[in-house]
Amino acid sequence: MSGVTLNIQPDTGQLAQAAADHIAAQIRAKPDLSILVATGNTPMPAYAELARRVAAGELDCSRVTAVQLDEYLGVSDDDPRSLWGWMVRSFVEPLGIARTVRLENPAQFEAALQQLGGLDLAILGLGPNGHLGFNEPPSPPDAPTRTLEITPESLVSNAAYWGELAVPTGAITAGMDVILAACQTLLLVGGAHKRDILHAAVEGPETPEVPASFLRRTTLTVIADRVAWA
Ligand SMILES: O=C(O)[C@H](O)[C@@H](O)[C@H](O)[C@H](O)COP(=O)(O)O
Repeated sequence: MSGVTLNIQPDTGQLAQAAADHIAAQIRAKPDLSILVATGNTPMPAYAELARRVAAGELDCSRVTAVQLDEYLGVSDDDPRSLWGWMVRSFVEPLGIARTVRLENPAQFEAALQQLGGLDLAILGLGPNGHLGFNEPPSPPDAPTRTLEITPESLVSNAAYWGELAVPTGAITAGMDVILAACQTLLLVGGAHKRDILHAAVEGPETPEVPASFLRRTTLTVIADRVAWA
C-alpha cells in the first residue's frame, strides 16, 4: 500500500521529537525491526533523542537490525569520513543495537538483505538535488545497489560534514530498488534551503531527475520543519 503522510513541525527540535516518536513506535510494534539508516545532519537530533530514551530505559532497540545506506569509496574504517563509522557512533552504539548489515558490495548487500527478509523501515534525508542515499539524479526507481561518481552538487553539500577534509568522489549506495521495497519510508527534511526540492519530491512529477519523488510509491511519512515546507 502506498500513501504520503505529511507531518510539519514548528522547528528542528520538534522535528527530532516527532521523528523519534515515529521510529520508536515502529520499534515497539516490531522489536526486531530492520532499519535502513541515513547519516547526514538532519536525522542526528532524532537519533540522539532515541539514544536518550534507550539510556532512560524507555525504549529497547536490542533486537533491531541497522542497515547501512551508503558509503564513500576508498575510505577506511578509522577515517573520520567513514559513513559506517558515523552510523555506528550516532545510531548503532548509542541505541544498543547488536545486529548490523554493512554495505560492502552489491552482491553481498543483496544477499544479506534477502537473509534479513527485507527492510521494515528506511530512514532517509533529502539531498539538495533530490538524491536518496547516493542515488543521484537521474536515478530511476529500479536503479540497483551500485558504485557511482558523486555529483558536483552533492560534493558541495557533503563538504559541510568534513571541514578541511576533501569529500571522496566515489560512493556505493543502496539502490532505489532497495529503498522503494521497504515496508515504510521516513523522509526527514529541515531548513528553508530544502523547500523547493521537498515540494518537487512530494508534489512534482515522478521523475528520475528527483529520485525522492518515487518515495510516493511507498508508504511514506515526511517529517519536515515549517521553513522546509511553508
Ligand atoms: O548522508 C546520507 O546518509 C545520505 O547520503 C544523504 O542522502 C543525506 O541524507 C542527504 O544528503 C541529506 O543530508 P542532510 O541531512 O545533511 O541535509
